[in-house]
Amino acid sequence: MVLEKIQKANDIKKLKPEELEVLAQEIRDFLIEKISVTGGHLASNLGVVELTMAMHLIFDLPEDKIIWDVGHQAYTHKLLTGRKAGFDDLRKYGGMSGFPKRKESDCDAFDTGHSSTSISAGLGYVEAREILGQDHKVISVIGDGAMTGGMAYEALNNAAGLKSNFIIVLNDNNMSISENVGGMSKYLDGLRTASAYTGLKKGVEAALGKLPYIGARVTGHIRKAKSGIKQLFVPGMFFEDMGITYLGPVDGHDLKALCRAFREAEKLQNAVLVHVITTKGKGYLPAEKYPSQFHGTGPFDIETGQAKEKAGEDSYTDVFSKVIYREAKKEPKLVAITAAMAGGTGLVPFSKTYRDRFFDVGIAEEHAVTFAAGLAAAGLKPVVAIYSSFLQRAYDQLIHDVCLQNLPVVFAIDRAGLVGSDGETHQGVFDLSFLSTIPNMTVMAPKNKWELADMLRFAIQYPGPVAVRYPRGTAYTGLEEFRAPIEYGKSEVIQTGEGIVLLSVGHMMETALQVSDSLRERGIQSTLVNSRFVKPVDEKLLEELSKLHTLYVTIEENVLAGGYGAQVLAYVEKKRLPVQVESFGIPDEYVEHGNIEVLRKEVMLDADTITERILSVYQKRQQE
Ligand SMILES: Cc1ncc(C[n+]2csc(CCOP(=O)(O)OP(=O)(O)O)c2C)c(N)n1
Ligand SMILES: CC(=O)[C@@H](O)[C@H](O)COP(=O)(O)O
Ligand SMILES: [Mg+2]
Repeated sequence: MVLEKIQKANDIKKLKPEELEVLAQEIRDFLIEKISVTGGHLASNLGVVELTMAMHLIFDLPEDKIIWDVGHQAYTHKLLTGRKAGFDDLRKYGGMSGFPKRKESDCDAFDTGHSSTSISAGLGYVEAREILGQDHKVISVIGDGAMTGGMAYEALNNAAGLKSNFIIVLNDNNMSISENVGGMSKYLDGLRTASAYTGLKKGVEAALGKLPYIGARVTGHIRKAKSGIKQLFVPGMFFEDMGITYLGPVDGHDLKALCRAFREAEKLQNAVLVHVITTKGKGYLPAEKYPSQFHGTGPFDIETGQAKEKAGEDSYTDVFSKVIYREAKKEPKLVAITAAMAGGTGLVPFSKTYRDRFFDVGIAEEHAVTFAAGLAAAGLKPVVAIYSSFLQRAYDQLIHDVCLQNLPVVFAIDRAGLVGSDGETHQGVFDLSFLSTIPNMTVMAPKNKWELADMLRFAIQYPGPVAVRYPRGTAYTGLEEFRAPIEYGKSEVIQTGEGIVLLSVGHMMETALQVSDSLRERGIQSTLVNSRFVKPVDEKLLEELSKLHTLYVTIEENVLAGGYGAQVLAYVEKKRLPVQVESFGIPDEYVEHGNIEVLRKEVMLDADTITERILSVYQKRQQE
């Protein structure tokens, strides 16, 4: 096997030319086989096999720096830098990350996971190289989807004046996770069409030129006409006019053409964009046919492409999807916004039925939030469906554009809490903290599937900014009988006891119930509260409970700093309530990839660890 010859970076350069084609095929076979077992980002990776090989042939790693945008497409890069064995444990706890990680390899120049950062980071490397008197190459690889993100333009604007080499590879497969959107996507379409036109034209001219007598005259006319058409299709004018050299389009599956383009690009003393056309899912028919489905996939059957894990009960996303769809029927002013995550957030059914009220703004979370503020200011009821970690991008927009004006925007925050295999960059564990600090913001978290539906309906009617946060995965169906109407700022008491109060936030109710059962087995009947609101905290209830309890235990899947527990503690201290507060949440560190249950144990947010710690604190307190 040719792939066996690749043990470390630059080994690819030792291969014979005829081995390279074999290598590309072996890489594809390897990725399909491994990802069919572990799951992962298949389609994007299949599309960049030749592109990655070409970069590894032309550039020297780790001296030269390749920065992958989002980083979900760096699997071939991992293979070519000696990490083949890591694919058995891809995205598992303690195993290889699905994204570039500097701590994993010196060939990973920059950690990524969130979109549209690669040009900024690359430019940082370029300027540092000049200041430090180094002479390596810097290559940022950005997808057409990632090119919808504002940061990419801020960086291009900045890179335009460069007087030294900086290579930006635009990997254009005409797809984001779902279909790409917007003006840049259309513009890139134009560039592709222009090149098709040029190719076609050459063929026609050659054929006409061979005609006896009239051939030369006809081709002359066509050439004149072409100059008119050229006004419409001058390749790369957007970039060229900015001062960034445009090279392309290049066939991203033609290794020789790619190598030629990179050799040209590295000669220039300015920023140069190499426009590479690839096919998402290349070489695996199901992925080519359904690139969105195979963008991020679970284990699947290679023969059929069918998922191995059967669709089970409703996820929280499914619940959101159904509620928003139904509410839109009743409320004509309801509009929905996604930042390139229609599938992941459950907005596809809405988008099909309520086309005029659906907006996919591209990977542009900052814009999505201010756009929603504008819609709300004009009298509509916007619902922004967004992943917790991606909302981090739009913090000033939340404060300055939504909350300062107290505008009625609903934030449906999906993937809140630990998300699992995507790891550090995607864990949604900051939202409770960053949202709770903003005046006018209301923050809710449902304990189960029915409460999510009730909270969403409550939020849609609410006249100010409101966030409902819920996790990835199957919605909890326990505690169906606890369905008292949502009252603003009021928590819900699930069971009463004395001594200890368990104050649970949202989906941590399942864990809190297990803790409560374990305490009961040890003779302690605790009170169990579903917080429902993280902002405002139910202060009245906290006061009341202090009469019969001495220990408040808060449980949340959010960082401890600034979260629900911190707010409960602040109130207890402010009012000098005679209770001790023990808070359970994510410690002050980044949580890596892996199975969610395993991760909970690692961060000591599992029922056993919580119970043991409560018992030790409580017994100590009783002895005092
Ligand atoms: C800030 C942010 N928002 C959303 C995402 C989710 N996301 C990951 S990849 C992707 C599409 C990227 O498309 P493109 O850059 O064209 O890469 P391709 O998968 O097509 O190769 C999206 C929306 C993200 N990673 N970061
Ligand atoms: C790379 C990226 O950001 C997305 O593809 C993300 O992995 C999607 O996560 P979900 O699988 O939770 O939708
Ligand atoms: Mg793309």
